Amino acid sequence: MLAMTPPLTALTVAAQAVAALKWEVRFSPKPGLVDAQSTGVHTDMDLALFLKSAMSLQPALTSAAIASHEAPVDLTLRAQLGSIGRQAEQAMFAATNGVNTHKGAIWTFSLLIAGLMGDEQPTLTTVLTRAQALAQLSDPGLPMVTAKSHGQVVQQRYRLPGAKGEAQAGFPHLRQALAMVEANTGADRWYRGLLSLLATVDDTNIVYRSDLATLRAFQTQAAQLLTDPQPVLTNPAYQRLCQFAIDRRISPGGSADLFAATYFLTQFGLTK
Ligand SMILES: CC(C)(COP(=O)(O)OP(=O)(O)OC[C@H]1O[C@@H](n2cnc3c(N)ncnc32)[C@H](O)[C@@H]1O)[C@@H](O)C(=O)NCCC(=O)NCCS
Ligand SMILES: Nc1ncnc2c1ncn2[C@@H]1O[C@H](COP(=O)(O)OP(=O)(O)OP(=O)(O)O)[C@@H](O)[C@H]1O
Repeated sequence: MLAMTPPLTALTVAAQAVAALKWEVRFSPKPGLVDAQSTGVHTDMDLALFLKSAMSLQPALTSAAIASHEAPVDLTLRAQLGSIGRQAEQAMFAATNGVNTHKGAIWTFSLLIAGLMGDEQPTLTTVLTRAQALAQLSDPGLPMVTAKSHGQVVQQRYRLPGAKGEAQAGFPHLRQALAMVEANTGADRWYRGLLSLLATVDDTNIVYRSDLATLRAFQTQAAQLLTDPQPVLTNPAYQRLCQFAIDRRISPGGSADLFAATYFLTQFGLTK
């Protein structure tokens, strides 16, 4: 149940989303990803670019919140969110000079914001169910694009459902990460939340940059770390996981988006 008594405002929700994206990129160290200590496996982006990108999303995310405020889940809302999502992508590319920093995050956060704005007292279940229902609708305004996205290439080659599949399934990995954060204490709970995502998300970003075997090897190492009771940050196996990501050019961008989303939902007291 929501901790705050006043109804959520579009501005607050969008500001919290941007804050969550900034929190995620600053969270360090993370395997292969851009953070406050390194640019991970990336050469065309850094912390400053991610912060700029996150801020560029605020107007579109506010529009997504306004459009979905107590609105029914239907094709009208889906079309509005699709159009706003494309505006958000344009704002992101303008802010980053054409670098893809938050494409997956725009998708995930738009849907979660639409879920949150559905009623005055959202619960985790109402938020995720509404987000899922919207993700299952086809966007009536989707432009004809002939070039395949990286996610679509992976989807075709390996049958991995990617960002779309995660949302259409009701964000099961996000739910699992929230439960992991809830079950742990101190800073370690966020590392364990992150690891729960790294261990289970079939991240198309990883597979596109390498292959399925690399994804599976990475997931296995992350899962093994979760079975170890010692704090993640000081566990040498975590440093090995970060090194493995560098050696194999692994960038778990989908997990990063879901990690930011996990933090976002906890800011509204939505953990179960
Ligand atoms: C749904 C999206 C992300 C499609 O992604 P697609 O799978 O085609 O691949 P693409 O290469 O464009 O994006 C991949 C990104 O998704 C994220 N991702 C990858 N795997 C996963 C996963 N398993 N779970 C969650 N996110 C993931 C990563 O950030 C990755 O970089 C998006 O491009 C899209 O359709 N945008 C439209 C905007 C829209 O409709 N917005 C309104 C929301 S209702
Ligand atoms: N800290 C981070 N938070 C969120 N996403 C991150 C982070 N660090 C890296 N990424 C991910 O890196 C992805 C970009 O990786 P990559 O360069 O492979 O992107 P691409 O657009 O798929 O490919 P290319 O740049 O080669 O066209 C972003 O979409 C993003 O998901």
